[in-house]
Amino acid sequence: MNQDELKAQTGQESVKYIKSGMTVGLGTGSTVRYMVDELGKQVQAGKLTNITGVTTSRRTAKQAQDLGITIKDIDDIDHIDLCIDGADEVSDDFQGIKGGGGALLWEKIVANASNQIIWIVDESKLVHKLGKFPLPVEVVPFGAQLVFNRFERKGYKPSWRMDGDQKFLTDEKNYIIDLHLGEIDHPEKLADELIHMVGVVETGLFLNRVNDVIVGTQNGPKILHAR
Ligand SMILES: O=C(CO)[C@H](O)[C@H](O)COP(=O)(O)O
Repeated sequence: MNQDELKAQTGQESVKYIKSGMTVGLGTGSTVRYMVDELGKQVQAGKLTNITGVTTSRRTAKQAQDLGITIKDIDDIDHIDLCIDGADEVSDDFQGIKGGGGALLWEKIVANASNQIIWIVDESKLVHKLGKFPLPVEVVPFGAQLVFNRFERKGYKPSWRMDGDQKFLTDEKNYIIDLHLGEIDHPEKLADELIHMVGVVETGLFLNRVNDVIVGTQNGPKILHAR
């Protein structure tokens, strides 16, 4: 199976954890796309009823609505039963980097409101330590170059997330700076440092959050219980 087939496998498998009546956080990315497609099929077939989706990006909202899944604004719900999202890296101790698709801020807000979180990844995303994947940091545009320069001085090897020849804009119209750290020895310390820098809105470090990870492998989907 190629990587795309592994993504499809894990995305489809994750829908088994959705039960009728649930409010479900719908993540963002190519793996989640398969999950939302499968959820849409089951909703259309009447196998899953009374499903409400809360999405982590405008992209996912459009896909879900086109498939006939009811979508509510996060401010109109009081909790999310289950959030299913992708990840860019998952370490041995179940810490994660997310935001490769640029949706980290809404993803973290939706995750925060969720009773249970499942990440769906293909096996290439499992790492010993986080950091090979560039760490996305969402920053407000005003003074963003100053934040970038500060990252540079700290040796964090920043690069601007681009969309063609323009800076990439998130759903909140912010920029993303990717930090090429190599290996992150102390993710909690780093998350704390970054979030306290003026101009930083959110980081792609998702720490102590995920309950289960569904991994697409050549031998079929494997579930890893984190907490
Ligand atoms: O965090 C994300 C988007 O902001 C995605 O979940 C992450 O980038 C994984 O994406 P994919 O399933 O396409 O590999």
